[in-house]
Amino acid sequence: MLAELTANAVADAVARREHRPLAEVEAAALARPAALDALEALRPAAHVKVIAEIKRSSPSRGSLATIADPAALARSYELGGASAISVLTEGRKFGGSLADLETVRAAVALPVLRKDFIATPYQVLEARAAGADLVLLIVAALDDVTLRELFDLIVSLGMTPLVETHSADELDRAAALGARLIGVNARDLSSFELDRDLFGRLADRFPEGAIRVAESAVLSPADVAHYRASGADVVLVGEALVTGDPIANLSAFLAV
Ligand SMILES: O=C(O)c1ccccc1NCC(=O)[C@H](O)[C@H](O)COP(=O)(O)O
Repeated sequence: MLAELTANAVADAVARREHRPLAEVEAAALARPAALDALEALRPAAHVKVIAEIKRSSPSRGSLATIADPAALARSYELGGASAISVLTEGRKFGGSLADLETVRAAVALPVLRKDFIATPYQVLEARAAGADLVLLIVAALDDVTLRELFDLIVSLGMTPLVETHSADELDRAAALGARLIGVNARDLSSFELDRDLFGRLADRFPEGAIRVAESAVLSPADVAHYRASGADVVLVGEALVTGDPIANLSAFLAV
């Protein structure tokens, strides 16, 4: 599934490139105001921080929420105390788009993450051109050479890579990159199985000074407390926020 999602995302980017050549996207990326400092926004604190996600649907859960006005949802997230906003820009399975990202960028003052299946420099340039401050890199989807190339490009454009892992080996590959923002996704992106204890089993393996992000499977304050007790600085939450009251849920999560 992960390989298919990535291949489709790359194919869609190749199709966009037909209409918007790389040089044009690069010029738009370089013309953007500087990216916001996501490492500062997500710096470990006395309380857990939340990256709140704009997510309409997913392969594992199907349709979750219509989200006709992503800007309004993003403003609710900002009001509710989120530290950053994740925008799923994949269109086929998640119902997202780069237009969503641009809309959210214009609506809030928080760092914005492009959450997609990124495997080419063109997609990274698109992210910056749309106003992203962070870009997701999924270690399981990339070989080491591509991972290094994309990581360095993201950093050179002033953005922050969020490097996502799902095993000890992937965490070591993230550490070898020099990643300072590392996620452990509880969701196996091939089988969709959820393992909330994976973060705790890997917590000791994070490199010194890295910000630790627990991704997926937060449905209640108890889930946030579980991740926090296991060492998470940040939780990334989608489903619970798009299907419930975002402000009330955020405030309950931040009170943990
Ligand atoms: O959510 C899925 O079904 C999914 C399937 C395959 C690849 C990625 C997928 N989701 C991306 C994410 O990692 C989550 O959207 C994110 O961590 C939030 O998860 P949740 O709070 O459980 O919605």
